[in-house]
Amino acid sequence: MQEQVQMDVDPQALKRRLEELADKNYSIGNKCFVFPELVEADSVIDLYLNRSMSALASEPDILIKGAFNGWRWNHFTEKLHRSELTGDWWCCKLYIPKQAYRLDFVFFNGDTVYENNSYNDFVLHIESDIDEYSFEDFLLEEKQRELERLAAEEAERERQAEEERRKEEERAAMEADRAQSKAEVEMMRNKLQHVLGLASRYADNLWYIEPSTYKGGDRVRLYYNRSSRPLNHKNEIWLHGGYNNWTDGPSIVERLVKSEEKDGDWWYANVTLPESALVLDWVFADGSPGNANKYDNNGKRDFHAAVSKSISDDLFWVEEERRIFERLQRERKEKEDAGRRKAEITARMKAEMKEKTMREFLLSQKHIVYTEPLEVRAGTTVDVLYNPSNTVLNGSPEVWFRCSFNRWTHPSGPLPPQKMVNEVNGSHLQATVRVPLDAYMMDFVFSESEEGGIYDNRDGMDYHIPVSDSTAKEPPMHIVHIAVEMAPIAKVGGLGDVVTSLSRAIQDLGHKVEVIFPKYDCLNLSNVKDLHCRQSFTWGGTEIKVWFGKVEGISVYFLEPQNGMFWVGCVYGKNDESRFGFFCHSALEFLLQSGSSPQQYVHNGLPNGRVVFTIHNLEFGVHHIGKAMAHCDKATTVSYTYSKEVSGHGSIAPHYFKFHGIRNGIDSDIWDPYNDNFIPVHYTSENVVEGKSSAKRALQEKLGLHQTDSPLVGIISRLTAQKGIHLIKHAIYRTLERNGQVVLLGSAPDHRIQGDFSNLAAKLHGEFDGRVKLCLTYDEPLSHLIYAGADFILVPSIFEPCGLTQLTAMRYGSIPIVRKTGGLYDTVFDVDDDKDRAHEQGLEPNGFSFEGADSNGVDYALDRAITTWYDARDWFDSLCKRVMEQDWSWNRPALDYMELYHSARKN
Ligand SMILES: Nc1ncnc2c1ncn2[C@@H]1O[C@H](COP(=O)(O)OP(=O)(O)O[C@H]2O[C@H](CO)[C@@H](O)[C@H](O)[C@H]2O)[C@@H](O)[C@H]1O
Repeated sequence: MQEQVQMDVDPQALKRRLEELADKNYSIGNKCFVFPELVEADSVIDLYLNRSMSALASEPDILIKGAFNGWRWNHFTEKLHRSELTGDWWCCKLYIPKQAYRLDFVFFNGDTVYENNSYNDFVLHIESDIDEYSFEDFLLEEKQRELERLAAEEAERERQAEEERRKEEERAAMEADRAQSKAEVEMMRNKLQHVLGLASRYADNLWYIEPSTYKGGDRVRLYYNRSSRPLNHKNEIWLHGGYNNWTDGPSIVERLVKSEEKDGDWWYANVTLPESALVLDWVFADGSPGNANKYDNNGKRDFHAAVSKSISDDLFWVEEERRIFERLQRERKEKEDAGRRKAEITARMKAEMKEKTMREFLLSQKHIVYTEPLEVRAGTTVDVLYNPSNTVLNGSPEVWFRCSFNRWTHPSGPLPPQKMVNEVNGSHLQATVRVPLDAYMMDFVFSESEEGGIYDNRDGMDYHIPVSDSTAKEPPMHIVHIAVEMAPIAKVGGLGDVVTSLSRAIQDLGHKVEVIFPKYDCLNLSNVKDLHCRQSFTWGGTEIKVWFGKVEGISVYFLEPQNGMFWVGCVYGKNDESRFGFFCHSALEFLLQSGSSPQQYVHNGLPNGRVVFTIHNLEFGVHHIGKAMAHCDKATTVSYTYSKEVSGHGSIAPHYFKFHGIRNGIDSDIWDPYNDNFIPVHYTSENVVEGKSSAKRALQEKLGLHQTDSPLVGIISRLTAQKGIHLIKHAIYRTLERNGQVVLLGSAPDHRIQGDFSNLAAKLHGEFDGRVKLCLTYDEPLSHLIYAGADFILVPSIFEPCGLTQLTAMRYGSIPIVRKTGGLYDTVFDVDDDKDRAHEQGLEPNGFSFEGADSNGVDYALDRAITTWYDARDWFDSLCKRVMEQDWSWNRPALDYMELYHSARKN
């Protein structure tokens, strides 16, 4: 060892060795060599090229161009210099990084002449802990680090911009506070001027102060002559006082005592004058505040005593302004802090709900397939456990597991099929998979043999399990909704809610979502941000202007045909079939012209788009629905049960194979009792009883109902035959019979129905005054207060594709009472009858429901609901808490939509 070190540092010895090496290589025809000969990672080497042996023999400049690990990493170019060795040897030093296992290089003259080892390039093996496979991981990690670095930089930029914004806001707020304190002082000054005009230092034979000169901060004695005043015969005399024209309200309260020394009917109290008092204000009374009946308020003018100032007038007002400014600042800070705390709590609750729902999602297929561990992380190994007995592979002697990643797009391709083995101590079949670091999704299907044969591919959807901590991100999908209702700019019913909230949910998952919408003249434009006209195109014999704006954070393109098609003052009701037919075509035309690609337009040369068509209600637009069903790639409707109910319909049956039911969700930001400005007390499931009872009181007060603690049934609905009008009417009477209260909010597009309800309202308001209120309008704020203030929300629909009101009810801790149809059946589980069905969904029962579309049916559910309210209030309260904790947002259905979009793309 000793010898070696000495040799290394001895320049002569080193030179000799290099000369030997050069000779050796020259003699065997090697154009280049390195020193040391054994190249180790994380070391520096010398690399030599014999110029005259190379293709660069006559070149003045020699450069090396190289990279590591098969030209994959750390590309470099270096200049060589002529070495001191004998012969035409050129040399440079190179650092070999730690993660290198091979060096690839060529030489060139800095321009186009190359020495590339006869097109094979030069390759040098490096002694290293890294091999081809671990290098893949390293690259991914490096990419991840790079992404993290970029993300951190971006976050820092955002933080700084945010900081700037915050400072700017702070400055503006401070300015506003300053202006306000100035204005307040000005106002006080004026008012005080007036009061000072009234003030004196005594009033003959009525009141005076001892000592006769006093200033702010002094303790003085105030005398009052009771005789001949309104309090003449009263035994108690009190002073209710304040200062500077009652600035802080009645802040001084003293009981007067009778003076033994003074002649006459003199009473007195000792009073400390506030430091900043310019004038003392008071009245006399026969009791303390709240207990007084009789006052002497000096003929409504109050009493005012001028106080000498201890400081100059100007200084006093400067001080006063500072005091007000500080108070405003303090109040603003407190409000901001409270807002921040609240936002944090809201975000935490939202994240917890999402996580819980994700777990449930992963567990929901447990009877068929699940993973161990349940949550799959990139770079780990997981077991996939499969129970074929519930699938098409039931009874198959072998099951083969076929897996890939990132929706079958992972660069390493699908893994080789793996024969599944019996799980140790369990009933499932098992396969083990290593999940790469850059996987964000695990995809698999099962087959009966290695070659394939029968597949279980989940009805063409395949199995997909999200992977966390991936170094790669799912590429965003571009989704365009073509819709004719959108909350809050043009909402008629639930369709409007869904267009907005589904778009927001999918956008939150990282995808690009846009809406194409008619530019109605009745749009609520105050909810459109940055609206501007972008372009126009001609179609269908008219110019169509394209406007762009943001609605609830979603990009919306508004189409405005200049033939006035949407200038009819309403969303529906005027020639709808032809207006909306025109709209659909012009929307597709717009997509075509702007470079996107819906499938109907495939023949026009844009084959990439896929069309998913959603039926929100088969009652409307049947003529177009048939055509849409035929042309779309996938079709959906808004609940599983409704999809079954309409399966036999003429426009659906032929296309049933591509028809799916995905239930709607509600937007948990828009409907949030913890952040709702239309209700008096904000609440979560933790204080649901308190929150709801104050909302109930506010609702009763607003609608003129008795402020009694009675069961309150709410109904919020478009009034159409679909919604079970006769059942609604029956339920109103039944609830009143049982001493409950009823609030109905609804309006009817049909004038006869609207008229009918107006008559009913007049009759009920007369007969059951203070116990029932029918509000026959559309009123969004009132709907919030009803969701919060009602005990029950009744939805007795004859059919219901999904229904949102029962979901919103639960978000506000109200108990749904529904008819078992469509989406109502899928989301409400009767506390008595549906325990098992609820448990299969991983839920607890959450409401009351009934089957028949007659009064007996309604009574069956309504009676049990009201009885529970009267007889088991604690249990009822716990039910309110329970329904609030269920997740009826888009968390789950948004994932189902994404699955569907992906499967449409595979077509
Ligand atoms: N007078 C009033 N004032 C204020 N707000 C009122 C109101 N009347 C109704 N609303 C609101 O309108 C919405 C109604 O939505 P629903 O989904 O329950 O029924 P709708 O039949 O309109 O929707 C159709 O489309 C949706 C969306 O797919 C399906 O859920 C449903 O089954 C289908 O019939 C709720 O947000 C409700 O609060």
